[in-house]
Amino acid sequence: MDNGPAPRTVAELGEFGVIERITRDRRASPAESIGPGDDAAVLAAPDGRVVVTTDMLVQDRHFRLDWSDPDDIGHKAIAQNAADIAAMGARVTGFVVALACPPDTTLDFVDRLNKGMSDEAARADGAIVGGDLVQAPILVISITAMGDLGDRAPVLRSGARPGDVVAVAGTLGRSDAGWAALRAGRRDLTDVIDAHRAPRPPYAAGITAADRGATAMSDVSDSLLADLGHIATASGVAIDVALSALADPVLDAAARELEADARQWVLTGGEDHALAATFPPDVALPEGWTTIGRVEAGAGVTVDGAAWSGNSGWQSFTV
Ligand SMILES: Nc1ncnc2c1ncn2[C@@H]1O[C@H](COP(=O)(O)OP(=O)(O)OP(=O)(O)O)[C@@H](O)[C@H]1O
Ligand SMILES: Cc1ncc(C[n+]2csc(CCOP(=O)(O)O)c2C)c(N)n1
Ligand SMILES: [Mg+2]
Ligand SMILES: [Mg+2]
Ligand SMILES: [Mg+2]
Repeated sequence: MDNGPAPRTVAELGEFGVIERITRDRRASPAESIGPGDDAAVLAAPDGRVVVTTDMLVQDRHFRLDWSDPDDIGHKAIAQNAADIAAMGARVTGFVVALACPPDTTLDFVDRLNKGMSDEAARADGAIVGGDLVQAPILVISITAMGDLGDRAPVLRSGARPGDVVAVAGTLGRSDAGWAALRAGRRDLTDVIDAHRAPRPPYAAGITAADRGATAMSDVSDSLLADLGHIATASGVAIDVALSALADPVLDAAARELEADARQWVLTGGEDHALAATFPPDVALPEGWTTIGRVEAGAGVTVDGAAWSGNSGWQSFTV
């Protein structure tokens, strides 16, 4: 019997067909868990507490289809959520993925988006256990991540104390540099463009930081200055950052090409999802962490002892 041409778009295959296609490989969920397919998922919460966070990506606000491949968008959507779990000192247990897309979205696009999400979920050691699929005029990906602290205390933004060391794990400023390269049409600057399209946060560093006694932690989503600012405010302390500790030859090379200021990227660029944390002064930093500053008495964030002039990072409602 001839069933006609194979469906090509989300509208042609239909909601339940697409869900079946997305979840086909996801039946195997972690032990004691129920994954996609029922009214809700069930996740084990081994220590009785659940860490939970949500972040969304909106087309033309967080990504552009002419700048990012579908798998990049998937990576980024999962990464920005898993980074918030890591920033609490927790490990990811599961994700639920709510996807809104236009009816003419191709199945190839959905497959590749799904592959990017699955690959990054695997990097974060978590499973995609459910979601939602609806029609919308543009793409919106809203993800909720759940995590487990084991026997650790959560690392809050409020625990930094004067005398603590400030350190980061992961790269800073490369995503902003990549965004600048894309706006300038400089597709050859692949190091920074790749970092913008698909950040790879250092999830394990969040857990090692917690185990080593980190006093406060955050991922860097808006900018180093803005996110350290949140730690400073929540902790009632001042933070001073040493610019010399933030040098990155990849950024310097991109800055030469784009006639830009690498310092601006590193201090005020968002979307790298590096981890920034404070540690007591007598602690040996875990592998992957680099000292970039110090916690002091007072308020606010300074760079080499002075206020940073100019903008301090992304704000959703100003542009
Ligand atoms: N609409 C909302 N309702 C309730 N709480 C919210 C809402 N939006 C944000 N929050 C809470 O406010 C806090 C700060 O949110 P924010 O989104 O800035 O954090 P983030 O996810 O670490 O940063 P980013 O969104 O840049 O990745 C979080 O605890 C978040 O759960
Ligand atoms: C098309 C396009 N325009 C602008 C940007 C830059 N950008 C978007 S969100 C964000 C920080 C986190 O914000 P939020 O708090 O909304 O997650 C930044 C720096 C981009 N990536 N793509
Ligand atoms: Mg958020
Ligand atoms: Mg976030
Ligand atoms: Mg965060």
